[in-house]
Order: sequence, then C-alpha cells, then structure tokens
Amino acid sequence: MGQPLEYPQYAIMLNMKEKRSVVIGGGIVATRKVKQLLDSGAEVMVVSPKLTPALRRLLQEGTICVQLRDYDRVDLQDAMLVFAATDDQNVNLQIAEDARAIRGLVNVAHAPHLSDFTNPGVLRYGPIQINVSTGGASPTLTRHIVDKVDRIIDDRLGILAECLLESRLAAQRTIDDETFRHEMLRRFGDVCWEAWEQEQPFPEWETWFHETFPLLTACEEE
Ligand SMILES: C[C@@]1(CC(=O)O)c2cc3[nH]c(cc4nc(cc5[nH]c(cc(n2)[C@H]1CCC(=O)O)[C@@](C)(CC(=O)O)[C@@H]5CCC(=O)O)C(CC(=O)O)=C4CCC(=O)O)c(CCC(=O)O)c3CC(=O)O
Ligand SMILES: NC(=O)C1=CN([C@@H]2O[C@H](COP(=O)(O)OP(=O)(O)OC[C@H]3O[C@@H](n4cnc5c(N)ncnc54)[C@H](O)[C@@H]3O)[C@@H](O)[C@H]2O)C=CC1
Repeated sequence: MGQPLEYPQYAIMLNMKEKRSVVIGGGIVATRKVKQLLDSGAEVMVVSPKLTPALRRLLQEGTICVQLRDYDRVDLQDAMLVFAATDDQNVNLQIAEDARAIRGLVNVAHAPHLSDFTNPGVLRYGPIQINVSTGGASPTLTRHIVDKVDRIIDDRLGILAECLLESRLAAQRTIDDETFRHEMLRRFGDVCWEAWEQEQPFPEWETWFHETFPLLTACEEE
C-alpha cells in the first residue's frame, strides 16, 4: 500500500522505441502498462501463467512476446524497465529486488514507495504531452485532474505545436544570428499562444516575419 514519498519524483520523458520492457503479470494492471508501452514503441515481454483477452490478442498478432508461466529472475535479462504487476505482493517484492540487482528500473504495482518510477495520468495533443502525478497519493484524484485539464486544452493546441515546430525549423534554416532567431521565435510563440487563447486563426511564420520586419525582408530581396 501507498506511503508518502521521501522526495518528489524526478520528471523525465523516455524514448522507448525498440527498448526492452518486461511486464510480470497478465491481469488488468499489466494490460494497461503493456498498451502504454506499445504506444511508445517499446519491445514488450509479458510473463504470466494467465492473460487477459486483450493480451492474448496481442500475443496472437505477434505484437508482444509471452512466457506463459510463473516469474523467474532470468526474465529480467536486458530489460530497461520492469513492471512487477502480479497480484502476489511477495512475488512483486522479489521482482523489485532482482531488478535492482541487474540495475533495471522497476515499477511495483502495489507499492509506489518501493518503485523506481510510477506512471502518471497522460494527456496527448499532437506532440504535446501533459503528465499528471499525485506522487502515488491517489490515482482517482489523478484521473479527475486529467479530466479537468482535458476540458481546458483542445486539439488545436496540438496543431499549434506542430506549426511552431515547422516555424522553428524554417527559422533555423534562414536566420543565422542565434540571439535574433531566439528572440523572433519567442515573439512568434507568444503571438501564437495569444491566438490560441483568443480562439483566433494562427499566424503563419513567413507572413508574420515579413510583416514584422518588412525592411529586413526588402534588403534580403535586393
Ligand atoms: C503509484 C501508481 C503506480 C503505477 O502504476 O505507476 C499507482 C498505484 C496504485 N493504483 C491503485 C489503484 C487504482 N489505479 C487506478 C488508475 C490509474 N493508476 C495510475 C497510476 C498509478 N497507480 C501510479 C501513481 C499515479 C499518481 O501518482 O498519481 C494511472 C493514473 C496511470 C496508469 O496506471 O498508467 C491510472 C489512471 C488510468 C486512467 O486514467 O484510465 C485506479 C482507478 C481506475 O482504475 O479507474 C485505481 C482504483 C481507485 C484508487 O485506488 O484510487 C492502487 C491501489 C490498489 C489496491 O488498493 O489494491 C495502487 C497501489 C497503491 O497506491 O498502493
Ligand atoms: N498500479 C495500479 O494502477 C494498480 C495496482 N493495483 C495492484 O496491482 C495488483 C495487480 O492487479 P490486477 O492486474 O488488477 O490483478 P489481476 O488479478 O487482474 O492479475 C494478476 C495477474 O498476476 C499473475 N500472476 C500471479 N502470480 C504470478 C507469478 N508468480 N508470476 C507471473 N504472474 C503472476 C496472474 O496470472 C494474473 O494474470 C493488485 O493486486 C494491486 O495490488 C491494483 C489496481 C491498480
């Protein structure tokens, strides 16, 4: 069961593409973890004598590897992330100990205070990801916060993030002076943010830049 954490958790965004994760357990919690890992491009192995229908389907499709038996410490070989998600607390604790011996990072489903990492509630809008954590205090509270944030943010903000990425790439190609480029991107980002808040159309980078610096553009064209 949960206990207060000694320190706030360190926030990090992991690129899981082709990285190996092992999920021990084949129940409801394990299924949720597997889906989230697959969404992030991870390679997933599940170890459990029983599987939910969703996990069975993923096995049949060849999307995950499965050892259809009880956990054994060899299962942790080469795993970057380990999920101890069985309904047997002693097995979960043994997995945590074994994972630490091989320096893997472990999530213990029944004990946030014994976990190296926990999963936050996640909201995605295009490239934007908003993560919510209560430090293990209350997953129900996490879900309410997620729902509330989702009522404030919309998909247009995801589209804006994609447009801003394009404008940054364009600016990196065309403006050599770093200080000036950063200042321009900051100003353009502020203008776009305002447009999102006011529910106005987003300005286009080239047009905005040329309108803001007509003289500069005229010099360039000469
Ligand atoms: C520490 C953490 C570890 C981790 O899993 O990483 C953890 C641990 C535990 N969860 C428990 C219970 C529930 N978990 C959920 C749901 C979610 N749990 C998630 C994360 C986390 N859960 C991490 C901390 C997050 C934070 O810090 O805020 C979410 C946000 C994301 C995710 O799982 O990916 C996901 C939202 C899914 C969605 O939005 O759909 C529900 C609600 C539901 O299912 O609807 C319930 C039942 C109601 C309740 O208890 O509130 C129990 C008690 C078990 C028992 O009593 O036996 C423990 C163990 C303990 O606390 O001791
Ligand atoms: N982190 C979270 O969000 C939550 C955590 N929990 C905790 O997670 C535990 C698991 O919850 P559920 O998935 O709902 O349980 P579940 O009963 O659906 O699944 C348990 C799974 O563990 C497997 N298992 C049991 N012993 C095993 C072993 N020795 N080796 C490999 N697999 C083994 C079973 O075959 C089964 O597939 C709960 O007991 C609870 O403590 C519960 C709810 C949410």
